[in-house]
Amino acid sequence: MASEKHKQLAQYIKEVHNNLRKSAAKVGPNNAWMLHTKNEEVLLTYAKCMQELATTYWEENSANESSLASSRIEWSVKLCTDYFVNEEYIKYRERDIAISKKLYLTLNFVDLFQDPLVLLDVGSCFNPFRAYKLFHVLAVDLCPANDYVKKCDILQVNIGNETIVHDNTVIQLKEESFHIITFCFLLEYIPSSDLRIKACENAYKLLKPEGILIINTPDSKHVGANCKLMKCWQYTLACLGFTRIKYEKLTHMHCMGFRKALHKDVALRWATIHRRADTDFAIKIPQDYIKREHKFWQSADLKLSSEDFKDLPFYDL
Ligand SMILES: C[S@@+](CC[C@H](N)C(=O)[O-])C[C@H]1O[C@@H](n2cnc3c(N)ncnc32)[C@H](O)[C@@H]1O
Repeated sequence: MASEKHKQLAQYIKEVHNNLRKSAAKVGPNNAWMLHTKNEEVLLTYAKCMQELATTYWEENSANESSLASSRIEWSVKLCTDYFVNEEYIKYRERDIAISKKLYLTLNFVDLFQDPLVLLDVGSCFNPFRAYKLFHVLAVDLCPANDYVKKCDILQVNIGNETIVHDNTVIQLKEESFHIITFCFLLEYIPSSDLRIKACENAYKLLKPEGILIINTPDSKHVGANCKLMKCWQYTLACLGFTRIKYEKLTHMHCMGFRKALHKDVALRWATIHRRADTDFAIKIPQDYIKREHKFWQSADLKLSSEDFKDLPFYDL
């Protein structure tokens, strides 16, 4: 049973998400985003609420298998351990090489996996990966909740030949310099599919070849409920040059690992083969369909219910 304080924090988070979506519907996603990123008071209150919610209330329930507290972070750490430390990447590399041969692609790569693994945590809020010695973490957020996190908007950041941080603000990020990029509960915050795609495009530029992008997104429904949307995510990421290496639906979220293929065409080949008539180039979330007519909204297996996201701070349908 949630306490009053827990409910208040969750309510504030929901309101910020809701207001941003309303603003995007009114003035367009790009304008809404610009206005939102300038609203420092709201961003700071959000950061404090989110930190308290995640570190106090979600942690309290971390013994529960289905809790949000540690599962999103632990899932990511396990994936990185399997992929880098237990060298699962080798089997994906071999697969990429085999497909490249079929496509007559020339590959140019060097083995870049050495300790420490450099992890960019985007939308980090309070730096939940700091506890893990496996990583050298650069934690960034629109509005950091503490000094372990640098200020940066992944949608507007410069990408160049070196990383420049000044006064706890990221001025530029170095291209192809990260082994891992995490989007933990990030994409659904961003108010449109195009902007979410832009965040993924920037992740592609920042990752080393064979690096991984980890995406967690909340959803309390059963695995099939939003599977058409998730197929579109996979297709869209494949068009950008990523191949999916792991997918799991946990009780309250989808967890996904994508690998930056050795050549964009390798991932694109998957997208071309697996595209179906209802597969869109889009990264949409159920909230995008509220009060709108659309084929997804009308389809029997994608109906939204007010029970979606019930136990999450994103429950605002
Ligand atoms: C729901 S919180 C998730 C916090 C943390 N990753 C976790 O899993 O507990 C989403 C965070 O993403 C940040 N964020 C949203 N859009 C962003 C962007 N374009 N660039 C950087 N951070 C962003 C927000 O400020 C917020 O702190």
